[in-house]
Amino acid sequence: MNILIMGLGYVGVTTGLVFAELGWKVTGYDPDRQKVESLSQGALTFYEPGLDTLLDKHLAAGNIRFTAKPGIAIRENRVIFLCVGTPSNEDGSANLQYIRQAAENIGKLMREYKLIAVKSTVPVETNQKLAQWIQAAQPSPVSFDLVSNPEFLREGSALQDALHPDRIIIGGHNSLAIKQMKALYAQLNSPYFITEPKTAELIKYASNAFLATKISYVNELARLCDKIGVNISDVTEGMGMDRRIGHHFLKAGIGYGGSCFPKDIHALLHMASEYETSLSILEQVNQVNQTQIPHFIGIWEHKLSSFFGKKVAILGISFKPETDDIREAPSIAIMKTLLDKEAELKVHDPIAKLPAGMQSERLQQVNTLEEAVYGCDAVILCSEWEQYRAADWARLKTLMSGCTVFDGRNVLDGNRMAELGYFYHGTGNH
Ligand SMILES: NC(=O)c1ccc[n+]([C@@H]2O[C@H](COP(=O)([O-])OP(=O)(O)OC[C@H]3O[C@@H](n4cnc5c(N)ncnc54)[C@H](O)[C@@H]3O)[C@@H](O)[C@H]2O)c1
Ligand SMILES: O=c1ccn([C@@H]2O[C@H](COP(=O)(O)OP(=O)(O)O[C@H]3O[C@H](CO)[C@@H](O)[C@H](O)[C@H]3O)[C@@H](O)[C@H]2O)c(=O)[nH]1
Repeated sequence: MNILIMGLGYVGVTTGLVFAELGWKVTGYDPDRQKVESLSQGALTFYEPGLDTLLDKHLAAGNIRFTAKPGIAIRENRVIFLCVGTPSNEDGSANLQYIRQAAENIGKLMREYKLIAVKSTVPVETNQKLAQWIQAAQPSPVSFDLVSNPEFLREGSALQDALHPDRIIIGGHNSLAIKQMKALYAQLNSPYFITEPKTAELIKYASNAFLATKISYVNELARLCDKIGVNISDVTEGMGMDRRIGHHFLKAGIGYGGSCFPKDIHALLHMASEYETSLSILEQVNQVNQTQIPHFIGIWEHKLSSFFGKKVAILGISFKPETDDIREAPSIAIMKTLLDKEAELKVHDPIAKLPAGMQSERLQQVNTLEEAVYGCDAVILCSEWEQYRAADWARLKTLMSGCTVFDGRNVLDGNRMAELGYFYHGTGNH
């Protein structure tokens, strides 16, 4: 079966390369010509470990190609994966304009049967709407099947996650279409959960919301830990030893960011209100996350007396390590607030770049960790890149003017930092 991937972002490119690796012929379509040109020349348009090698390999073998022309791409491929973005509308609901455009393109241009799988994260009942949009765009009726096949990969480990998924969720009504979907993934040896489309759609939101709930729970608990003088990392280590709880997603910090958790939680809350019900726990999860940064800025400001005129090094711009993605990154909100408070910022990230519009005389991105900390009064660590964990903090101290380190991800060893003479503050470790 030939596969068309519509939407060449983090999910689309990873999915396309994984299917090429599994032996299928893949075409990637995106209306963004620059992306298509770059990918066709073997250059990824974002950073994601391991994908560059696979891109070179499958371009050279002719297993994958990229195009900005939907017509031939839709006609030549029997299976279509929708991987377009579903960003937030102003009211928090999911914006389905790209999904709709893709559906209308498919309807307009298909000439024979298609199996269409939705990987984008979409609200319940979107599969139904998609079917209507496709049918309405068809010049004459042609049959197709639609399945929901949500994606669970994480940025920074996208390739490994997509090659070894914990589960493959397929929501569909037609058993033949489900059989074809299973055939596409057969080599992965992952368990399937087959269900109806709206259940599959909800599983995706419910999973992200549950993970975010764990994080906000721990972050709120960390505030209590600060007050009573115990270390949140010790608390979560002890909690996680209970196999019913586990250690995952219990890291306290400055809050969750990225292109998924914030938008998907807003979309799920909006969905609940549309169905005239409420998800009160999730409202609190969102509330805790939104107050994390003001909460910490208040503490840091108190420790430094004021940010006015202070030189601060910001380490890690991306919303998490091993990605260049800065969508909803806590670092951005932190930088904006500190600029309002008239601090002077030097920013470092191993890969991610500050948006051009944000650079100014008081906010500059530098190339090395040494340049970032040179002459600074304080360091704020916003994402836990290994480079920061492994840095020679004894040497860095000799470059700083002050000796304060705010560790927003609890990655440095507080005792060791204190031995080195730092005034060290993690999150929830008093
Ligand atoms: N990023 C993740 O880690 C992740 C993981 C799981 C699920 N998801 C979900 O997958 C979807 C895609 O996320 P992403 O991060 O890859 O998005 P992205 O913004 O990186 O990429 C989306 C791509 O779709 C393209 N596009 C827009 N309209 C199109 C159209 N009509 N036809 C074809 N392509 C079109 C855009 O040009 C862009 O290249 C979202 O719904 C997201 O919630 C994302
Ligand atoms: O214990 C933890 C774990 C994560 N985070 C933060 O949570 C955010 C999200 O992290 P992560 O889930 O690792 O990254 P994403 O790439 O956003 O992946 C999430 O969102 C994707 C898009 O829907 C899903 O596919 C994934 O399963 C889901 O983990 C980041 O800001 C992390 O710093 C914490 O603060 N504490």
